[in-house]
Amino acid sequence: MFEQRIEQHFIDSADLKYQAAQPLSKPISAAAQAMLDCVTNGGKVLACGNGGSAAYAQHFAAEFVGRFERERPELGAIALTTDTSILTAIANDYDYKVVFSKQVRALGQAGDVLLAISTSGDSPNVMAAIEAAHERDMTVVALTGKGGGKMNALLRETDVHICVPHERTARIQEVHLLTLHCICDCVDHQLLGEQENKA
Ligand SMILES: O=C(CO)[C@@H](O)[C@H](O)[C@H](O)[C@H](O)COP(=O)(O)O
Ligand SMILES: [Zn+2]
Repeated sequence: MFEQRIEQHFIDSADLKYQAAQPLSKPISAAAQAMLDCVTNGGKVLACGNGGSAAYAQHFAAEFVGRFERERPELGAIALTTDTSILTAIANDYDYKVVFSKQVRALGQAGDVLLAISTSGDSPNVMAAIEAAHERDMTVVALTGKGGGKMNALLRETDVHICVPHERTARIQEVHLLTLHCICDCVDHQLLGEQENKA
């Protein structure tokens, strides 16, 4: 019944991944290097986003703090999307726009990295988090799509912008997840060396 629609989703997702592999490999590599520099100097990654991107912030933090594919020392990462008391208090007492930026000001230190995830590049609370990260002398790794939206104007030369060349939210998110797994793999590879071939 739905088979044709479903097959089209698979084809469209695979097509975008083929097209984006070459242009995104450079910024993804730069993001991995920025995070390596951060964690090897005792820093941490603060991650934020809304909806599906909030889930990705948590997914990424789990792979840094826990593990990705191989055993390695724990790496510092905190998703700013998980503490409902903090989120509800800030949204209730101030504005939803500042739910992440206040946490960045509270927890962020020079040398830390902000992982800012927004498919549109326009979410006000993620934009405010980027401004707060700059105040704290943090590097920003931004994952966006749709041309990068308003975040283009906020990001600095020293930041890393990974902008998925597509307009559809679901497709962009699919590449964002692949991107996060690439970053984890590059970090593990740098820390642990070549993976042993398993028979
Ligand atoms: O996962 C999805 C849609 O696929 C949604 O939950 C989506 O993440 C939400 O609508 C977000 O609020 C969109 O925000 P953004 O990606 O534009 O920053
Ligand atoms: Zn989704």
